[in-house]
Amino acid sequence: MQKRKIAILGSTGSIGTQALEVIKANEDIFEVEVLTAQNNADLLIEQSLTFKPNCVVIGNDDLYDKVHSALDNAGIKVYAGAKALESVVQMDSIDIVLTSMVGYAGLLPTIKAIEAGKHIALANKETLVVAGELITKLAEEKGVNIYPVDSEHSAIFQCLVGEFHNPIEKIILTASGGPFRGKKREDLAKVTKVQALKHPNWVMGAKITIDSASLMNKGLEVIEAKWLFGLKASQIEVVVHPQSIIHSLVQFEDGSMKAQMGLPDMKLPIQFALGFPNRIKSDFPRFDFTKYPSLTFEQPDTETFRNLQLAFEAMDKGGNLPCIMNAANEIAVEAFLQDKIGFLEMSDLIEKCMSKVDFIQKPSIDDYIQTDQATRRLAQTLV
Ligand SMILES: NC(=O)C1=CN([C@@H]2O[C@H](COP(=O)(O)OP(=O)(O)OC[C@H]3O[C@@H](n4cnc5c(N)ncnc54)[C@H](OP(=O)(O)O)[C@@H]3O)[C@@H](O)[C@H]2O)C=CC1
Ligand SMILES: CC(=O)[C@@H](O)[C@H](O)COP(=O)(O)O
Ligand SMILES: [Mn+2]
Repeated sequence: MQKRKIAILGSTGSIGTQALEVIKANEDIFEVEVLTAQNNADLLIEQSLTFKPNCVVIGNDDLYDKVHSALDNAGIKVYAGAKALESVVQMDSIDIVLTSMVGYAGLLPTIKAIEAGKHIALANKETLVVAGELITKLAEEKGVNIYPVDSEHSAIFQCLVGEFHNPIEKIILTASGGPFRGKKREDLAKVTKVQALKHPNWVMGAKITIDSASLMNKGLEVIEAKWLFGLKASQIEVVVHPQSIIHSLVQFEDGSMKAQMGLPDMKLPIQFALGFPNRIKSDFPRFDFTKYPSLTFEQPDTETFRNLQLAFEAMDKGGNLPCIMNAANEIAVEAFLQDKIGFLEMSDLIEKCMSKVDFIQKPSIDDYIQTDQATRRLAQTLV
């Protein structure tokens, strides 16, 4: 069987490095064709010398010379800058593009990859939040599959295998509740980034970890689910499940519910997306019921954690509002991580941007780009 040739966008991050572990353990099935990073030149060089991709991209142009001089002798082509990312994803030799970079930066390379007919293993949820309608339409036109990597969406996808002809009544996305579950607004006023960066169950990049603490991650995932599975808002529920063992559930029209469960470990959803439709034998740690005598569930507190409510509003109104929300959130998270604003001020900033940036009901790709830029400009004045 021919090996699947993978392009990993964001290979130096949490998802990217775990994807390389999966590939290393399955070298008879997968091959690395492209690796990319933004600033971490040292790790990109190390990964490239190990996995010998055809080419790499370093986003930060200033690091081109360093990466080029380290990889030239190994015969690995090196490119730099955001535009290079948009070109390399179109290479004939790529079978699947794993979008594991963080934030809005995922949008344009994903569009280019789909235009070139590449299947997508999608970790970068922001792409579907910003432009879900455009992306899913384009993928359909080009016959491209979008395999979810996000654990909840992978869970739903796994529940749907063999059921694609059966309508979904609703899905239930599970949320850990993050490190501040059970806290009230007065408790949250003074929480620090160090506290917010301690996720109870998952080790992830900084941005998604803050999103989990503020429940924005669940808001982004609600919108991501709408587009991946073609759902209405009324078909998407969120339940807090602090143990993160049940990764999400689907309820069908006969009332039956299917759930996918396992220990919190992203290697499984990454492997499932890259290997679909095959389940590849693994040595990932197995779940033991006796070690988890109670799996618990509760309602999310959207009065305290307003971001989840804001995301439902953005999804309901549609147009460029999710794009506005996403850009404002990226600026808010960055400002919180730089100690420029407090934890609760993140929602204030997002809400202000959502009410002030011009609404567009049917945005084009240029409208999304303009909306993202305009929102970032406004948000910067609020930090
Ligand atoms: N981590 C997880 O378990 C999960 C993550 N996701 C999603 O996957 C995506 C990646 O998350 P995660 O791996 O945690 O993030 P990380 O911050 O750990 O990694 C981000 C990666 O993207 C690169 N990058 C950063 N900025 C840019 C840019 N402007 N252009 C191109 N590349 C860039 C980074 O390069 P460099 O290292 O050089 O800075 C790094 O390789 C996010 O969208 C997240 O929501 C979804 C589910 C689970
Ligand atoms: C691993 C993963 O998919 C993350 O998105 C995770 O779900 C974050 O957990 P919570 O947002 O539920 O805290
Ligand atoms: Mn998730």
